[in-house]
Amino acid sequence: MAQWYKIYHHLSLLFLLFFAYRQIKVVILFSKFFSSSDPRNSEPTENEVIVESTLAQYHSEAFPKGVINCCQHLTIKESKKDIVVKGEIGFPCQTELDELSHQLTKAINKQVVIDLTLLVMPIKKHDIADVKNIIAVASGKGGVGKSTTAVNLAVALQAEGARVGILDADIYGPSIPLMLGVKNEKPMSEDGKSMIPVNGLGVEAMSIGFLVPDSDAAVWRGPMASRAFDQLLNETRWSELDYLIVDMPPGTGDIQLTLSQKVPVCGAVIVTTPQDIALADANKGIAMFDKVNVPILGLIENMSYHICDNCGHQSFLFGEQGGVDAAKAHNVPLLGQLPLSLAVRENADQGLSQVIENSTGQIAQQYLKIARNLAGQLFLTKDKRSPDTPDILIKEV
Ligand SMILES: Nc1ncnc2c1ncn2[C@@H]1O[C@H](COP(=O)(O)OP(=O)(O)OP(=O)(O)O)[C@@H](O)[C@H]1O
Repeated sequence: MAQWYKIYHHLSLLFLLFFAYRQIKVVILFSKFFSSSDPRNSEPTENEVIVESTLAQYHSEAFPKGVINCCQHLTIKESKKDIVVKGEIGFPCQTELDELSHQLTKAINKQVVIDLTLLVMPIKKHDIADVKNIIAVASGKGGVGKSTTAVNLAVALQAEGARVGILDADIYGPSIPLMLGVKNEKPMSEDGKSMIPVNGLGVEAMSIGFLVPDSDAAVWRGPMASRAFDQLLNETRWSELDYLIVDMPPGTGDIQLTLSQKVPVCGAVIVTTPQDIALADANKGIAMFDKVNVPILGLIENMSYHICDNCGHQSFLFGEQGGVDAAKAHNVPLLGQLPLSLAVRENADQGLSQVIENSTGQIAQQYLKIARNLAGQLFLTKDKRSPDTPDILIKEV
């Protein structure tokens, strides 16, 4: 009997221990759940609500649908010192975000920091290593300022936070080395097979102008020029670029058509002046990209107006509104208008850029706006994370 009692006693002790262990586990689980809960589960502060609704309602050319719609993993947290907005953004727009945080800081009277990490996604699959997106800058007509615009656009995209390269596709008249101030540099090679691009104004660059004297390339026949371009395109070792800008040769002939098929661009930008003759050629450029199914991201009107240094009078040397009308007619965005300016011309000749030389000036601000509009347009129309991408709802029937 005593033996049975002992067994019974041990069993009930074991049961009690097991029960206690289960209870402890449940308590641990609960405490874990609560300690890992999102601090935002608590009510947002008044200031956090103001910041959130301002970001949601803010509209500009680059943000036609508000800032929040273009962000992922957004958190807004107020501390004693400041209000910090964190998360990811899909296109470069740092200067606009800085201005927005400045305005919010003034309105709320407390430091607002908008600290969004840029994450550009590749739009189109291709074989060019370490390049996310390739954008062609083209013009139907020579001399409208395509290369000048391409260089300033590359510098502006970089100032907005992106990693940028520029490929000079104009084998017969390369001007990128001069405009980036690296005319006498040569690309290096570590393996004897690929070339490391030259860095000018903070932008990685590759051009036939680095490899042979201009006079040599100018007399090359078509196949030779084409082989040289293939080499530049496929044998350059870019370093993790968000955007590679391709400065296309002017015109809409066979060379340009072949290039626009050969380069895996995710979109093209057309540079034009407001002059009728340039616009007629810009139309041809748009038609050429349509033919090869390359989307037009927008039009840039260069030399739109001139402001007199002495009296400040604005004159429209090449006509008025031409680019605006052409953009409307083709249903493409007008990304921006640039003045005919002595500073732009002098900078181009000296390998400088207004975006760096006078970053708060009117011309730099125009280039920065065009850069944001361009990258924003690519994000809005082609990125899976865009608010314009329809949500697919799968319903059981
Ligand atoms: N907004 C501007 N204001 C003043 N000068 C400009 C402007 N844009 C370009 N230029 C000048 O116009 C000339 C032609 O510019 P650029 O070489 O960029 O044109 P392009 O269209 O690329 O020409 P190409 O047909 O030779 O490729 C250059 O001297 C350049 O400095």
